[in-house]
Amino acid sequence: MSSTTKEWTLQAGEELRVEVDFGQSVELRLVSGHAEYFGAELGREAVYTLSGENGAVFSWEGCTLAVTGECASAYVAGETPMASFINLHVAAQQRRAAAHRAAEAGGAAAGPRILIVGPEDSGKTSLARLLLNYAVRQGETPVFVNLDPADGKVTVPGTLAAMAMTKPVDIECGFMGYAVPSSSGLPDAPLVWQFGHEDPAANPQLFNLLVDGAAAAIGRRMAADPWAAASGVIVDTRGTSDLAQDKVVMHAVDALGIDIVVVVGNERMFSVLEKRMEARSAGAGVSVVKMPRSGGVVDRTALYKQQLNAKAVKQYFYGTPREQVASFSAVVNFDDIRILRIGEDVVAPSSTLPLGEERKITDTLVSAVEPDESLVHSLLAVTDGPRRTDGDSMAVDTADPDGVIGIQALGFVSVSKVEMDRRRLIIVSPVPGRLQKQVLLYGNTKWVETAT
Ligand SMILES: Nc1ncnc2c1ncn2[C@@H]1O[C@H](COP(=O)(O)OP(=O)(O)OP(=O)(O)O)[C@@H](O)[C@H]1O
Repeated sequence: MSSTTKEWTLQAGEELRVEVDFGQSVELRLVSGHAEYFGAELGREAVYTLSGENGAVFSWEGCTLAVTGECASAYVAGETPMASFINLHVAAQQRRAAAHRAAEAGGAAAGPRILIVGPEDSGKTSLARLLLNYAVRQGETPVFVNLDPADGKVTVPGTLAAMAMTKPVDIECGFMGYAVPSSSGLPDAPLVWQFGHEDPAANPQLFNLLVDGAAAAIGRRMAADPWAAASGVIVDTRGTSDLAQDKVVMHAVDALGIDIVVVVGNERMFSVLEKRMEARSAGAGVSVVKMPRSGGVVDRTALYKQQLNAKAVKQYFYGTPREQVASFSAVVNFDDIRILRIGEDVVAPSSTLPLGEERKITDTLVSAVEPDESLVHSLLAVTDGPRRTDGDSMAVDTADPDGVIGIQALGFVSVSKVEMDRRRLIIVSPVPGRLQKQVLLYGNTKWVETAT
């Protein structure tokens, strides 16, 4: 089937907004001029393939683009919030320059630590991506922290991640470009924690503990690398509509030493947050700034987000069409592994508890999961947690004797089959080799592998 190619000319300060459905793919090529995709520069004549994606190619100076294939929508917009975004970047860059100078003079290198909040689909991730790309293009190595477990931005949904950015975010596969599982051990491989839910409100106590773990890991990296410390941190969060009730954002601000909170696209949320910051003595030094929501940001349906997550998990296991990853099927005996769950399976969100009632310790209770059919399609985090010695009982008591809370996920496996009669699991793993006496962390997120 022949695909049509259309050329688009962008004037300085314009962007081409494209929506490409799942199952469709569109090729994007920069013919002349300069252009960027969420801050990552397009190479001249390089071909970028987009599928199941909404985004914008922006040009500061004007350019010509060739688009081949079927877009669900494509249009040029002249009104963008890029001037506000670049001002924020310039302010952050000035802070970085000062921090580098301080580090050279033997002082502490404290770069900007920015946390981005806002309603769902307000453009938080896009802004984080843009700021990170601009920083990287100027030679910085900021740390990106993903505190939005709703999507599989970095590995799979249900996780939190921290990664040192040493190259721009990949135009075709986003942050996932850093997460090739077999590259674990490389300096820019992300640190990932299994949270196991898509909403922090499902277990805020555990979420906050994981944020503490991420903060400690970042602190270690920054202590060892003053350049990274001066480059700072950019944190993306889960979309929220009610910051006044939120139990995790303020914790993250404190734990990660945030000094700039950016509220995207919501005046009310901005004013609530400003008041909350003013009310805390520890809030001294935290500035709250607001950024407009871009007119290009797309409101995505729940179904669309499900498809996006399915695409992300598939990419985790099999890579992208450009960079394929081999995944392996393996047999694992029940007795050779230990699957642990942190927190109760079904936990009502705090907001549904009677007024004044606090969540209970069960939120951080560690229990063994006895494999059964319900494990099919589960995404289990492989950890290097303590291995089971022969004769161990599967029973685990409640006080986290194995120290699995806050343990990093080395990678993920997907359960494709449970054979109860043979007491074994069939799993798909992006890393070859046997799982031997290893602790796996259970998560509520499921992935059904499909042919497409
Ligand atoms: N200027 C733009 N033009 C076209 N699409 C855009 C633009 N900015 C963002 N988008 C798209 O809009 C969608 C929502 O943006 P984004 O993911 O940044 O929002 P978010 O607030 O992080 O969402 P969530 O709350 O779900 O995490 C994404 O598909 C993104 O690629």
